[in-house]
Amino acid sequence: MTKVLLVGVGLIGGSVALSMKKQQDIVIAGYDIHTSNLEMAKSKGIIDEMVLDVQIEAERADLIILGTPVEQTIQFMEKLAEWDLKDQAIITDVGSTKWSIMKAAERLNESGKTFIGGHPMAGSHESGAVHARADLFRGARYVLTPSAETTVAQLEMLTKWLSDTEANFITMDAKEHDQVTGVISHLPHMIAASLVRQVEEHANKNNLVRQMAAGGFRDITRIASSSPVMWRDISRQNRETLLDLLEDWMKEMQQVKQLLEKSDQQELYTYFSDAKTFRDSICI
Ligand SMILES: NC(=O)c1ccc[n+]([C@@H]2O[C@H](COP(=O)([O-])OP(=O)(O)OC[C@H]3O[C@@H](n4cnc5c(N)ncnc54)[C@H](O)[C@@H]3O)[C@@H](O)[C@H]2O)c1
Ligand SMILES: O=C(O)C(=O)C[C@]1(C(=O)O)C=C[C@@H](O)C=C1
Repeated sequence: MTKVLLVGVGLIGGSVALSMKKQQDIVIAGYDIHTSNLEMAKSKGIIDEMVLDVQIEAERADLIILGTPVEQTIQFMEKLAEWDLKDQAIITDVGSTKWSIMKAAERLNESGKTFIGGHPMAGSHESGAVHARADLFRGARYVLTPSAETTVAQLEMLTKWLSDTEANFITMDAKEHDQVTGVISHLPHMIAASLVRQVEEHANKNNLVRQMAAGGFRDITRIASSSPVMWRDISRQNRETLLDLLEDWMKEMQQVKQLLEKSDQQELYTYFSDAKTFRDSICI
Protein backbone atom coordinates (compact mmCIF):
# COMPACT_ATOMS: atom_id res chain seq x y z
CA MET A 1 0.00 0.00 0.00
CA THR A 2 1.44 3.41 -1.02
CA LYS A 3 0.69 6.23 1.41
CA VAL A 4 0.42 9.63 -0.26
CA LEU A 5 0.25 12.93 1.61
CA LEU A 6 -1.19 15.82 -0.39
CA VAL A 7 -0.45 19.21 1.15
CA GLY A 8 -2.73 21.88 -0.37
CA VAL A 9 -5.87 20.15 -1.61
CA GLY A 10 -6.76 22.62 -4.38
CA LEU A 11 -7.40 22.52 -8.12
CA ILE A 12 -4.04 21.08 -9.15
CA GLY A 13 -3.24 18.90 -6.14
CA GLY A 14 -6.83 17.63 -6.18
CA SER A 15 -6.61 16.80 -9.90
CA VAL A 16 -3.35 14.88 -9.44
CA ALA A 17 -4.94 13.01 -6.50
CA LEU A 18 -8.05 12.13 -8.51
CA SER A 19 -5.95 10.70 -11.34
CA MET A 20 -3.80 8.68 -8.90
CA LYS A 21 -6.90 7.11 -7.39
CA LYS A 22 -7.18 4.93 -10.51
CA GLN A 23 -4.33 2.93 -8.93
CA GLN A 24 -5.67 0.29 -6.53
CA ASP A 25 -3.00 0.28 -3.83
CA ILE A 26 -2.87 3.99 -3.00
CA VAL A 27 -4.26 5.81 0.03
CA ILE A 28 -4.31 9.61 -0.19
CA ALA A 29 -4.32 11.72 2.93
CA GLY A 30 -4.99 15.43 2.47
CA TYR A 31 -3.85 18.44 4.49
CA ASP A 32 -5.00 22.02 3.93
CA ILE A 33 -5.16 25.22 5.94
CA HIS A 34 -8.87 25.39 5.12
CA THR A 35 -10.62 22.46 6.85
CA SER A 36 -13.75 23.06 4.77
CA ASN A 37 -11.65 22.22 1.64
CA LEU A 38 -10.69 18.91 3.20
CA GLU A 39 -14.27 18.02 4.08
CA MET A 40 -15.41 18.76 0.53
CA ALA A 41 -12.43 16.86 -0.97
CA LYS A 42 -13.21 13.83 1.20
CA SER A 43 -16.89 13.90 0.24
CA LYS A 44 -15.93 14.10 -3.48
CA GLY A 45 -13.55 11.13 -3.07
CA ILE A 46 -10.46 13.21 -3.93
CA ILE A 47 -8.76 12.20 -0.69
CA ASP A 48 -9.30 9.16 1.53
CA GLU A 49 -8.33 10.77 4.83
CA MET A 50 -8.26 14.27 6.34
CA VAL A 51 -5.00 15.09 8.12
CA LEU A 52 -4.93 17.10 11.30
CA ASP A 53 -1.33 16.48 12.41
CA VAL A 54 0.66 16.96 9.22
CA GLN A 55 4.05 16.00 10.71
CA ILE A 56 2.81 12.56 11.79
CA GLU A 57 1.34 11.91 8.33
CA ALA A 58 4.44 13.22 6.52
CA GLU A 59 6.61 10.82 8.50
CA ARG A 60 4.38 7.90 7.39
CA ALA A 61 4.16 8.86 3.70
CA ASP A 62 5.86 7.21 0.71
CA LEU A 63 5.03 10.17 -1.52
CA ILE A 64 4.45 13.78 -0.48
CA ILE A 65 2.86 16.11 -3.04
CA LEU A 66 2.95 19.85 -2.36
CA GLY A 67 -0.06 21.48 -4.03
CA THR A 68 0.23 24.89 -2.35
CA PRO A 69 1.00 28.34 -3.85
CA VAL A 70 4.75 28.48 -4.51
CA GLU A 71 5.79 30.68 -1.56
CA GLN A 72 3.91 28.35 0.82
CA THR A 73 5.61 25.40 -0.87
CA ILE A 74 9.05 26.73 0.07
CA GLN A 75 7.95 27.32 3.66
CA PHE A 76 6.62 23.78 3.88
CA MET A 77 9.85 22.35 2.42
CA GLU A 78 11.74 24.02 5.27
CA LYS A 79 9.57 22.09 7.75
CA LEU A 80 10.04 18.82 5.87
CA ALA A 81 13.83 19.21 6.13
CA GLU A 82 13.47 19.00 9.93
CA TRP A 83 11.14 16.00 10.04
CA ASP A 84 12.00 12.31 10.22
CA LEU A 85 10.65 11.12 6.87
CA LYS A 86 10.79 7.55 5.57
CA ASP A 87 14.19 6.79 3.93
CA GLN A 88 12.58 5.98 0.57
CA ALA A 89 10.05 8.80 0.60
CA ILE A 90 9.83 11.06 -2.46
CA ILE A 91 8.67 14.68 -2.22
CA THR A 92 7.36 16.52 -5.26
CA ASP A 93 5.39 19.71 -5.96
CA VAL A 94 3.14 21.10 -8.69
CA GLY A 95 4.28 24.73 -8.55
CA SER A 96 4.49 27.02 -11.58
CA THR A 97 8.05 28.10 -10.79
CA LYS A 98 10.99 25.82 -10.32
CA TRP A 99 14.26 27.71 -9.66
CA SER A 100 13.47 28.98 -6.13
CA ILE A 101 11.87 25.67 -5.28
CA MET A 102 14.88 23.64 -6.45
CA LYS A 103 17.10 26.04 -4.47
CA ALA A 104 15.02 25.27 -1.36
CA ALA A 105 15.32 21.56 -2.22
CA GLU A 106 19.07 21.74 -1.60
CA ARG A 107 18.32 21.78 2.13
CA LEU A 108 16.17 18.68 1.78
CA ASN A 109 18.90 16.94 -0.22
CA GLU A 110 21.48 17.85 2.44
CA SER A 111 19.32 16.11 5.06
CA GLY A 112 19.22 12.97 2.87
CA LYS A 113 15.69 13.51 1.53
CA THR A 114 14.55 13.21 -2.08
CA PHE A 115 12.82 16.13 -3.78
CA ILE A 116 11.89 16.07 -7.46
CA GLY A 117 10.24 19.27 -8.69
CA GLY A 118 7.08 18.97 -10.78
CA HIS A 119 4.88 21.25 -12.87
CA PRO A 120 1.93 20.06 -14.93
CA MET A 121 1.33 22.54 -17.79
CA ALA A 122 -2.44 22.63 -17.60
CA GLY A 123 -4.86 24.34 -15.27
CA SER A 124 -7.65 26.82 -15.08
CA HIS A 125 -8.63 30.26 -13.85
CA GLU A 126 -10.87 28.43 -11.33
CA SER A 127 -9.34 27.54 -7.98
CA GLY A 128 -10.10 24.91 -5.40
CA ALA A 129 -10.58 21.15 -5.29
CA VAL A 130 -14.23 21.66 -6.18
CA HIS A 131 -12.99 22.15 -9.79
CA ALA A 132 -10.51 19.23 -9.71
CA ARG A 133 -10.70 16.77 -12.60
CA ALA A 134 -8.98 13.40 -13.07
CA ASP A 135 -8.35 14.21 -16.76
CA LEU A 136 -7.04 17.77 -16.33
CA PHE A 137 -3.50 16.83 -17.39
CA ARG A 138 -4.34 14.33 -20.15
CA GLY A 139 -1.98 15.03 -23.06
CA ALA A 140 -0.39 18.03 -21.29
CA ARG A 141 3.31 18.53 -20.70
CA TYR A 142 4.35 17.62 -17.13
CA VAL A 143 7.78 19.00 -16.27
CA LEU A 144 9.96 17.19 -13.73
CA THR A 145 13.09 18.87 -12.37
CA PRO A 146 15.32 16.26 -10.73
CA SER A 147 18.38 17.38 -8.79
CA ALA A 148 21.93 16.08 -9.27
CA GLU A 149 21.26 13.61 -6.43
CA THR A 150 18.10 12.11 -7.99
CA THR A 151 18.55 8.52 -9.17
CA VAL A 152 16.98 7.07 -12.31
CA ALA A 153 15.00 4.67 -10.08
CA GLN A 154 13.52 7.56 -8.05
CA LEU A 155 12.55 9.44 -11.22
CA GLU A 156 10.95 6.29 -12.63
CA MET A 157 9.08 5.67 -9.37
CA LEU A 158 7.61 9.19 -9.36
CA THR A 159 6.70 9.00 -13.05
CA LYS A 160 4.94 5.68 -12.40
CA TRP A 161 2.93 7.15 -9.51
CA LEU A 162 1.90 10.10 -11.70
CA SER A 163 1.31 8.04 -14.85
CA ASP A 164 -2.50 8.08 -14.54
CA THR A 165 -2.47 11.82 -15.17
CA GLU A 166 -1.84 10.64 -18.78
CA ALA A 167 0.49 13.63 -19.14
CA ASN A 168 3.65 13.75 -21.30
CA PHE A 169 6.57 13.89 -18.90
CA ILE A 170 9.67 15.90 -19.68
CA THR A 171 12.71 16.57 -17.48
CA MET A 172 14.13 20.06 -17.49
CA ASP A 173 16.64 22.25 -15.74
CA ALA A 174 14.88 24.59 -13.24
CA LYS A 175 16.38 27.79 -14.69
CA GLU A 176 15.36 26.88 -18.21
CA HIS A 177 11.88 25.96 -16.94
CA ASP A 178 11.42 29.42 -15.43
CA GLN A 179 12.63 31.15 -18.61
CA VAL A 180 10.32 29.14 -20.85
CA THR A 181 7.25 29.38 -18.59
CA GLY A 182 8.05 33.08 -18.13
CA VAL A 183 7.57 33.55 -21.88
CA ILE A 184 4.63 31.22 -22.50
CA SER A 185 2.67 31.51 -19.25
CA HIS A 186 3.79 34.19 -16.79
CA LEU A 187 4.19 37.15 -19.21
CA PRO A 188 0.81 36.40 -20.88
CA HIS A 189 -0.72 36.47 -17.41
CA MET A 190 0.78 39.90 -16.63
CA ILE A 191 -0.49 41.20 -19.96
CA ALA A 192 -4.01 39.85 -19.37
CA ALA A 193 -4.18 41.40 -15.89
CA SER A 194 -2.84 44.77 -17.05
CA LEU A 195 -5.21 44.82 -20.02
CA VAL A 196 -8.18 44.20 -17.72
CA ARG A 197 -7.06 47.05 -15.48
CA GLN A 198 -6.82 49.40 -18.48
CA VAL A 199 -10.28 48.34 -19.67
CA GLU A 200 -11.68 48.93 -16.17
CA GLU A 201 -10.53 52.56 -16.27
CA HIS A 202 -12.49 53.07 -19.49
CA ALA A 203 -15.48 51.07 -18.22
CA ASN A 204 -15.68 53.38 -15.20
CA LYS A 205 -16.08 56.33 -17.55
CA ASN A 206 -18.44 54.70 -20.04
CA ASN A 207 -20.75 51.82 -19.10
CA LEU A 208 -21.06 50.78 -22.77
CA VAL A 209 -17.51 49.37 -22.57
CA ARG A 210 -18.66 46.64 -20.15
CA GLN A 211 -21.80 45.93 -22.21
CA MET A 212 -19.83 45.49 -25.47
CA ALA A 213 -17.47 42.82 -24.04
CA ALA A 214 -17.56 39.78 -26.33
CA GLY A 215 -15.48 36.78 -27.40
CA GLY A 216 -12.25 38.66 -28.12
CA PHE A 217 -12.12 40.23 -24.67
CA ARG A 218 -13.14 36.91 -23.08
CA ASP A 219 -10.41 34.90 -24.85
CA ILE A 220 -7.53 37.26 -24.12
CA THR A 221 -8.50 37.94 -20.48
CA ARG A 222 -9.93 34.67 -19.09
CA ILE A 223 -6.75 34.03 -17.10
CA ALA A 224 -7.03 37.40 -15.33
CA SER A 225 -9.73 35.72 -13.21
CA SER A 226 -7.14 33.30 -11.73
CA SER A 227 -6.09 33.21 -8.07
CA PRO A 228 -4.29 36.46 -7.13
CA VAL A 229 -2.36 34.59 -4.40
CA MET A 230 -1.00 32.11 -6.92
CA TRP A 231 0.07 34.87 -9.36
CA ARG A 232 1.52 37.10 -6.65
CA ASP A 233 3.78 34.24 -5.63
CA ILE A 234 4.73 33.27 -9.21
CA SER A 235 5.59 36.91 -10.05
CA ARG A 236 7.86 37.16 -7.00
CA GLN A 237 9.65 33.90 -7.70
CA ASN A 238 10.16 34.55 -11.43
CA ARG A 239 10.74 38.29 -11.02
CA GLU A 240 14.06 38.57 -12.91
CA THR A 241 12.77 36.70 -15.96
CA LEU A 242 9.57 38.77 -15.95
CA LEU A 243 11.45 42.07 -15.69
CA ASP A 244 13.48 41.18 -18.83
CA LEU A 245 10.36 40.04 -20.65
CA LEU A 246 8.49 43.23 -19.75
CA GLU A 247 11.37 45.27 -21.27
CA ASP A 248 10.86 43.30 -24.51
CA TRP A 249 7.10 43.80 -24.25
CA MET A 250 7.46 47.57 -23.92
CA LYS A 251 9.73 47.62 -27.01
CA GLU A 252 7.13 45.56 -28.86
CA MET A 253 4.38 48.03 -27.90
CA GLN A 254 6.61 50.91 -29.02
CA GLN A 255 6.91 49.18 -32.39
CA VAL A 256 3.13 48.73 -32.61
CA LYS A 257 2.67 52.42 -31.84
CA GLN A 258 5.12 53.41 -34.57
CA LEU A 259 3.37 51.10 -37.05
CA LEU A 260 0.08 52.82 -36.30
CA GLU A 261 1.56 56.30 -36.53
CA LYS A 262 3.05 55.41 -39.93
CA SER A 263 -0.15 53.58 -40.92
CA ASP A 264 1.56 51.80 -43.83
CA GLN A 265 -0.89 49.21 -45.23
CA GLN A 266 1.74 46.58 -46.06
CA GLU A 267 3.64 46.89 -42.78
CA LEU A 268 0.44 46.61 -40.72
CA TYR A 269 -0.66 43.58 -42.76
CA THR A 270 2.73 41.88 -42.28
CA TYR A 271 2.62 42.49 -38.52
CA PHE A 272 -0.72 40.69 -38.12
CA SER A 273 0.07 38.05 -40.74
CA ASP A 274 3.36 37.05 -39.05
CA ALA A 275 1.53 36.80 -35.71
CA LYS A 276 -1.18 34.61 -37.27
CA THR A 277 1.36 32.27 -38.92
CA PHE A 278 3.21 31.64 -35.66
CA ARG A 279 0.02 31.32 -33.57
CA ASP A 280 -1.46 28.86 -36.08
CA SER A 281 1.70 26.72 -35.83
CA ILE A 282 1.19 26.16 -32.08
CA CYS A 283 -1.26 23.33 -31.51
CA ILE A 284 -3.06 23.68 -28.15
N1 LIG B 1 -4.12 26.93 -11.47
C1 LIG B 1 -3.35 26.58 -12.48
O1 LIG B 1 -3.68 26.78 -13.65
C2 LIG B 1 -2.03 25.90 -12.18
C3 LIG B 1 -1.46 25.07 -13.16
C4 LIG B 1 -0.27 24.41 -12.87
C5 LIG B 1 0.35 24.59 -11.64
N2 LIG B 1 -0.22 25.42 -10.70
C6 LIG B 1 0.43 25.55 -9.39
O2 LIG B 1 -0.25 24.68 -8.52
C7 LIG B 1 -0.22 25.18 -7.18
C8 LIG B 1 -1.64 25.20 -6.63
O3 LIG B 1 -2.46 25.97 -7.48
P1 LIG B 1 -4.02 25.71 -7.54
O4 LIG B 1 -4.51 26.36 -8.78
O5 LIG B 1 -4.31 24.30 -7.26
O6 LIG B 1 -4.49 26.62 -6.30
P2 LIG B 1 -5.72 26.37 -5.32
O7 LIG B 1 -5.96 27.68 -4.67
O8 LIG B 1 -6.83 25.71 -6.02
O9 LIG B 1 -5.12 25.34 -4.25
C9 LIG B 1 -4.15 25.67 -3.30
C10 LIG B 1 -4.54 25.02 -1.99
O10 LIG B 1 -3.46 25.21 -1.07
C11 LIG B 1 -4.04 25.49 0.20
N3 LIG B 1 -3.01 26.13 1.03
C12 LIG B 1 -2.52 27.38 0.92
N4 LIG B 1 -1.56 27.59 1.84
C13 LIG B 1 -1.44 26.42 2.53
C14 LIG B 1 -0.61 25.99 3.59
N5 LIG B 1 0.28 26.80 4.15
N6 LIG B 1 -0.75 24.72 4.06
C15 LIG B 1 -1.68 23.89 3.51
N7 LIG B 1 -2.49 24.24 2.50
C16 LIG B 1 -2.37 25.48 2.01
C17 LIG B 1 -5.24 26.35 -0.10
O11 LIG B 1 -6.18 26.38 0.95
C18 LIG B 1 -5.78 25.65 -1.36
O12 LIG B 1 -6.72 24.64 -1.04
C19 LIG B 1 0.45 26.54 -7.24
O13 LIG B 1 1.77 26.41 -6.82
C20 LIG B 1 0.40 26.91 -8.72
O14 LIG B 1 1.48 27.71 -9.08
C21 LIG B 1 -1.41 26.06 -10.94
O1 LIG C 1 -5.49 27.61 -18.33
C1 LIG C 1 -5.21 28.43 -17.47
O2 LIG C 1 -6.07 29.06 -16.89
C2 LIG C 1 -3.82 28.66 -17.08
O3 LIG C 1 -3.47 29.78 -16.85
C3 LIG C 1 -2.95 27.53 -16.91
C4 LIG C 1 -1.45 27.81 -16.91
C5 LIG C 1 -1.05 28.42 -18.27
O4 LIG C 1 -1.39 27.83 -19.29
O5 LIG C 1 -0.37 29.45 -18.30
C6 LIG C 1 -1.09 28.72 -15.80
C7 LIG C 1 -0.14 28.44 -14.91
C8 LIG C 1 0.42 27.13 -14.80
O6 LIG C 1 1.58 27.04 -14.15
C9 LIG C 1 0.20 26.25 -15.91
C10 LIG C 1 -0.77 26.51 -16.78
